[in-house]
Amino acid sequence: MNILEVTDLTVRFGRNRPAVDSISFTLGAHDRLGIIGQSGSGKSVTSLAIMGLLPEHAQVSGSIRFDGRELVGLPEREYRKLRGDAVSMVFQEPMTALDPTMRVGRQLGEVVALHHGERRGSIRDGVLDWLGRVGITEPARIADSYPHELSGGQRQRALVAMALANEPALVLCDEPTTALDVLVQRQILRLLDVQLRDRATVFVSHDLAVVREVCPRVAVMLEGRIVEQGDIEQIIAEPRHPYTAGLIASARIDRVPRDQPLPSVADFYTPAEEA
Ligand SMILES: Nc1ncnc2c1ncn2[C@@H]1O[C@H](COP(=O)(O)OP(=O)(O)OP(=O)(O)O)[C@@H](O)[C@H]1O
Repeated sequence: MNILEVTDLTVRFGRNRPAVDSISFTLGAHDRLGIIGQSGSGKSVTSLAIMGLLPEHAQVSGSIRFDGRELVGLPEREYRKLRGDAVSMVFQEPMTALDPTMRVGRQLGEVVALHHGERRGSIRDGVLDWLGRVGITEPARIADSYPHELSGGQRQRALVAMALANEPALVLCDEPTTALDVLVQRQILRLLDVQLRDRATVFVSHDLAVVREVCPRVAVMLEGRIVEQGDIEQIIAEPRHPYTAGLIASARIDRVPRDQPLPSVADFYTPAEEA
C-alpha cells in the first residue's frame, strides 16, 4: 500500500511560472524516492508542500494523500500534529534547523517528550539513547552542549535524531549532506541508510551519486516538472531525457561499478571517526 500519493501537485508563487508543475509520484510504506534536479527545479518546494511548510502566499493545487488522508488544504493545527507525529524532515543546514540558544539535549528532549510522554521513563534516557543511535559517541557531553559547540557532522547527527525520535512513518530529507565535507557526508549517508530502513523516505538532492547510494528509485525534476522517474539503475543505464543524460555525464556515475559495496555501519560508529 502507498503511504504517500502525490497527484498533479502544482505550486505557484504569484503569477510566475509554477515552481512545481503538475507532478505525480507514489511512495510505499518502506520505499525511498530520490528527487534530483538543478537549483530552482522545485525539489525543496515539493518537500515543503508535503510538510505543509510553504509560505501562506503559495497557491497549491492537486493532491497529496498521506496514509489515505488529503493534506492539501489541511488546517495548520492538524498539520502541526502530523509533523510532531507521523512526518518529519531533515534539513540541509543543521545550524539553522537547530535553535542556537538551546542545549542539544533539551531540543531533542522536546521531541522525545512529545512522542513518548511520561510513559517511557525519563526524557533524559530517551535523549541519550537517541544520540547513541545516531552514532554520537559521548551522548551526555553532546546533550549538554549548544549547537555551535558541535562539529558539522555531530550537528547533522543530532538533527537526524530529532527527525526520527517521533518514529515518523515518512521522512523528508532535503539535501541532508550537502553542507558537509566528503568524508562526513558518507558517514551521514550510511547513518540515514540504516536509520531510514523501515520508513518511507523522500530524499532530495542535486547530486545523483548521493541519491544512488540510498535510493532505489528516482524522479528527475527540471523547471518544476518531473521529466522522468523510475528505477535508478535503469535510468542511469538508459536515460530517456537529455537533461538526465547530462546529469549522469557530469556525475560520471556510469563509471562507478553498479554493486560497489557501501561502507559498513562501523564506518559511522567508530569513535575515532566520529565527525
Ligand atoms: N517563498 C517563495 N516565494 C517565491 N518563490 C519561491 C519561494 N520558494 C521557492 N520559490 C521559487 O520556486 C522555484 C523552485 O525552488 P526550490 O527551492 O524548490 O528549488 P530547488 O530545486 O530546491 O533548488 P535548490 O537545490 O537550490 O534548493 C524557484 O524558482 C524559487 O525561486
